[in-house]
Amino acid sequence: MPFRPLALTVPALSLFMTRKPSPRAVAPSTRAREPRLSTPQLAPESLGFALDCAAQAVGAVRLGAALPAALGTVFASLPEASATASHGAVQDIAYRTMRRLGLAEWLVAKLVHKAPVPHVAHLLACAFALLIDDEASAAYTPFTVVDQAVEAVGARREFAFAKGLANAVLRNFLRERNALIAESQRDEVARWNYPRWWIDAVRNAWPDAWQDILEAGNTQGPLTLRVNIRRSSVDDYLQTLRDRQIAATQVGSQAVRLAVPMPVDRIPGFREGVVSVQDAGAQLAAQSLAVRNGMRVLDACAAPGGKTGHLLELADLDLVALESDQSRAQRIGENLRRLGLAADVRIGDAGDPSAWHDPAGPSFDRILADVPCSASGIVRRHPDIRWLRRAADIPALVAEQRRILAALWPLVKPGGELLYVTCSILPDEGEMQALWFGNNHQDAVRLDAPGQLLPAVARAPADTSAGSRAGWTTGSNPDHDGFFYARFQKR
Ligand SMILES: C[S@@+](CC[C@H](N)C(=O)[O-])C[C@H]1O[C@@H](n2cnc3c(N)ncnc32)[C@H](O)[C@@H]1O
Repeated sequence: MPFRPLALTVPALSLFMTRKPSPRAVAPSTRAREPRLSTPQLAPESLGFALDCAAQAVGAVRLGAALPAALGTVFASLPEASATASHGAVQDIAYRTMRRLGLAEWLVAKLVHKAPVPHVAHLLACAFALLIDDEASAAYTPFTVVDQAVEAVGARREFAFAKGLANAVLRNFLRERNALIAESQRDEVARWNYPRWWIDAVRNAWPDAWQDILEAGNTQGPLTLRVNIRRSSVDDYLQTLRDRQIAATQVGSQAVRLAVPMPVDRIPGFREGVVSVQDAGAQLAAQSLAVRNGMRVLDACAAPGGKTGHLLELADLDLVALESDQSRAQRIGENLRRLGLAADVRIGDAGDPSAWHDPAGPSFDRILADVPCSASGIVRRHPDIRWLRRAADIPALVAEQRRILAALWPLVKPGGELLYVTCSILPDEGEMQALWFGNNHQDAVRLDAPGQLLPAVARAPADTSAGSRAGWTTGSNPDHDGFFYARFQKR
């Protein structure tokens, strides 16, 4: 049967339509408010229940919340037993939907004549995210997804009348799947599952590799551990894993990638501080600083303390861990306690040292400036970031990074070093910042550093005549998230 836009066959649709359709504008306005929802009549262990919860989280992201916080709110609203029963499935669907949201929303706009109310649109998007996978890799059979999504729509009394619509839309998709997917590929947002500005920014920055980079951001990053060399060696830890039939590979001097991800509480030695979870690219930060016993070190943007812990594993340091966000700062202490390590944790603004640093006191041998950034390098682990960021955020972040760098540099001892780090793949936050810093600080000598790491096969742009090539060493490695590293020594 040929595909037809649904409105031709389901006239009752207009009952719950709120606005004009547009294939590119199906996401509800971020200023819109989700109306209070009734309680759904669904079993907590059912796929329908998980779809409903995931749809709430997706809706919150579309209103500007980070996905982990949105999921936290959804789980907190459930009875404990329901939260436990549905936890894994809800997380899986919500994260999967973030990685497929461009296409899923394109399908909602294409197949529903007028944009549905937000919760129903998000439920359909979550169902499409599950249906898009080809059957071999799909988590559920198409029949189950359609059945349960329809149940979920009908389970809240205010949307019950839309059950027929949901059923028809999802079945239309299954009938016309190949043609619809083929058509969607002409729309870049649906094709790549990123906002248009993001696609343009990556294409402009990496004209030879942008597709690989976008593709890599739609995969799940590997689960990589950092072996605490105070407690074990990589070889001994790999043996521990082999003894427990856990397949793993060494992917860095202290980095071990598990073949199959597992919850942290099941990772051997995690609770005892023998290993931490940390991307292999992120592990290069502490290693690049070449710390030695007795050094005074500032970790200037420290929470949750991943790199703080690594620095302290490598040497006995007098370490100040600074963080502007009080609640995030608590996580530094939690992480260090697990590792059996300690730092002087301070709350403050790295851009205003007068509030937390005594100018008459000792300055620092090493400063790690792991500054706030777009996080465009870690989208495979945080797939919601792309839908939360706006193009206008980038210049604001660039200005903030410069403010922090300029304020920290006077705290570096002569002969000491500062490492600038972002988890970004955008040159404005990477090499352009390093060039700006070098040009504006005559007492700064640029040293070797990993430069721009990309989570996919890539080359540096052909023309880097804007400045020194030092540090412009583009690495590419599926074991790395996207990072930028530049290291400066004070004369
Ligand atoms: C990229 S994260 C740091 C990750 C951390 N280094 C790690 O490895 O676990 C950046 C951190 O900087 C904090 N931050 C943002 N602006 C800051 C500022 N002006 N001063 C100090 N910390 C800041 C953020 O709250 C965030 O926790």
